[in-house]
Amino acid sequence: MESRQVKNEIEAPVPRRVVGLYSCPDHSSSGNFVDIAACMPVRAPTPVGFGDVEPRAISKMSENVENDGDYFGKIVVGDDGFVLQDVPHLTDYISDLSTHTNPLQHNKSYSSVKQYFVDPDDTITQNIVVQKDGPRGIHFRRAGPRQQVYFKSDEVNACIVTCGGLCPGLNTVIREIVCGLSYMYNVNTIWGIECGYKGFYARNTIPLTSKYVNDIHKRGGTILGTSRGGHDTIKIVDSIQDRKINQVYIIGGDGTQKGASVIFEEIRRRDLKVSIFGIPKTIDNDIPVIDRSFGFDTAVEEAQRAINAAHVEAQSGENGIGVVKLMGRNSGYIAMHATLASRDVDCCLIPESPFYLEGPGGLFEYITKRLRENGHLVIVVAEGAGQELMSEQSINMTDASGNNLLLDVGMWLSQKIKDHFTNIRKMVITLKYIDPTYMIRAIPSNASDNVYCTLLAQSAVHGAMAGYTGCIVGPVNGRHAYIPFHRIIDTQNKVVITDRMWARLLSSTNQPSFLNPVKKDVDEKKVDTVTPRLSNSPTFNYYIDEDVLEDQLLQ
Ligand SMILES: Nc1ncnc2c1ncn2[C@@H]1O[C@H](COP(=O)(O)OP(=O)(O)O)[C@@H](O)[C@H]1O
Ligand SMILES: O=P(O)(O)OC[C@H]1O[C@](O)(COP(=O)(O)O)[C@@H](O)[C@@H]1O
Ligand SMILES: [Mg+2]
Repeated sequence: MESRQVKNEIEAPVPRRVVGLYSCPDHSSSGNFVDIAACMPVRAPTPVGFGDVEPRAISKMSENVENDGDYFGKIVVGDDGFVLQDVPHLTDYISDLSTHTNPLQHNKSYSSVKQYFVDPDDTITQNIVVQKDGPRGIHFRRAGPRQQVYFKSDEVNACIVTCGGLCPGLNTVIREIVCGLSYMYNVNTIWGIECGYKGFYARNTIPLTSKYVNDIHKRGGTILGTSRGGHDTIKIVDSIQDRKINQVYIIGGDGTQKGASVIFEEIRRRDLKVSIFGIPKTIDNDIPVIDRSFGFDTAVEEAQRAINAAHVEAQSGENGIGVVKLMGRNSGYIAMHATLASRDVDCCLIPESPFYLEGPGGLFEYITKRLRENGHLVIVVAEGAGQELMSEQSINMTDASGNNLLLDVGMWLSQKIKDHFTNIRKMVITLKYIDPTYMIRAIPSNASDNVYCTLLAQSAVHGAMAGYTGCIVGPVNGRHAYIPFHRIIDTQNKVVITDRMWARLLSSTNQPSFLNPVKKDVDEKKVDTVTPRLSNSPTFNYYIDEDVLEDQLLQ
C-alpha cells in the first residue's frame, strides 16, 4: 500500500483564542502553533492534514499548550463557546511520519459498514444538557477507527500492562486488545507485561496471541498479574525503548493513569514513536469525565448477593441488623447504586456524606426507629465512610502506591451498634456483619461489562493505530472519546450529595441526611475505645479496650 507523508500539508489559519489555565495574553503565532507564552517551548510542527481526508476545522485549529516542557494538551476554541480538549498525536513531536490506509478497509467483517471511519471533525460533548443560548462547552475527540493509520501492521510491537487493584473485566480488556490488534489490524507482536509497572524492568514479557487469550474473559483477576508501587519512569521508558515497543496499553485506575501520564511525557521528551494509551480501570468508579468504569456494573450486581444475605439474616433474627461493607475508598458509588438497586437497604453510608451515631438525627436513633417499625434493618457502608470518626490520631499509613490505608469501618460500626444496643440500651439484637469486598472484586465481568470492555479495548486500539497518544479512552454521554490524561488525573469522581441521585437514595431508604448534627456524637476523648484493624493489613488485630469501655458504660 502506498504511503504518503502528511507533513504540514496545510497551514493553520490565524491563531485563535486559547482558553484554560495556560493561556497567555501575548501569544504569537509560530507556523501551525500558537506559542502560548514566551516561556513555553514550541516543539516540532503539527501536521494538520489527515492523509487523503479533507482536513476540517478541528484539525486546523489544534494548538499545543506547553509550559517548561510539560505538556498540557491541545485546546481548540470554536464558535459559540465550543472548546475541544484534544489529545496528543505522534505528529505533534515527530515530523515526517508516514500514513497508511487502514487495513479495516479490506476486512470482510467491517468493510460493509457504511461510514465506518470516524470523521476527523467528530467530537463528543461533555455537557449533554444545554440551554438555548448557552455556550457549546467542552468536547473531546471521538474515538474510533480512522481512514489513515500511522503504523504498518508488521511494524507494531505492542504491550499491555495491568496495574493497581483488581477489577472485574481486566481479562476481557486484555483479550479484546489482543484480538482487536490481531483481527482488525493484522498485528501479531503483542507482549504482556507481568505484575504491573515494575514488570517493565523486573520481569520477562509474555507473548500474547488471540489463541492464548481466547478464554481469559471467563476468569476473574488479570492473567498478567498486577501490583501497587514500583513506578520508575526512567526504567520503564528505557525498557520500552530497549524492547522497541511502539504501542503501550496501560489498564489501571487513577494512580496508574498518573503513572501513564509521566511515561508519556518521557516518551515525548525522547521523541519516540510510541503511542501511550490508558484504559481506565476502577471498581470504585472514581475516574472523572467518563460515564462509568468497567467492572462497576458487575460489582453492583454482585453486591446484591451480599445485601440479600444480610437482609435474610436480619429478617430472621430478633431485632435483626445486617451490615454489609462494600468497596469505595473515596467514592461511594458502589454502595449508592447497590442500595438503589436492592431496595432492601435501610441506610447507606458513604465517604462523601459524613454521619454520626448518637443524638437526634444520628444513626442510633434511626436504627431504633427502624427496629421498632420493621423489626430489622440493613446497613450498607462504603469502606471509606466514617474514617474520621474512628480514630483521633490519623494512622498515616499508605500502601506501596501511596494510597491511604483505611480502617475497617464495617467492623467498627458493627461493634459500636452492638455496644450501644446490647450494653447501653440493654436490648437483644442479632447483628451479622458481611464483608464481601474481595469476593466482589475477584469475579469475572458480567455480560454488559464484557461488551463495554470490548468497546474500550477496540477504541484504544483504533486510537493507537491512528497515532493518538497520551490519553485514555472512555464513554462520555454514551459515546467513546479520547480524553487527555490531565483531565482525569487531577480530580476524582465522587457522589455529589446535593445531586438528585443521592436525594433519590435518601428518599428510597428514608435514612437521615446527617446534615445537621445537633450533638456531636463522638466524644473526642473516647474515639479510641474501639480500635478497628486496618482494612488492608491482615496482621492488625481488632480489639476492644475493656477498661475504657467499662468507664463508658458506667457513665
Ligand atoms: N502519582 C503517581 N505517579 C506515578 N505513578 C503512580 C502514581 N500514583 C500511582 N502510581 C503507580 O500506578 C500504579 C497503580 O496505582 P494504584 O494507586 O495502586 O492503583 P490504581 O491505578 O488502581 O489507582 C502503581 O504501580 C503506582 O506506583
Ligand atoms: O487491598 P488492595 O489490593 O490494596 O485494594 C483495596 C482497594 O482497591 C480498590 O478496590 C480499588 O482501588 P484502585 O482502583 O485504586 O486499585 C479500593 O476500593 C480498595 O480500597
Ligand atoms: Mg486508585
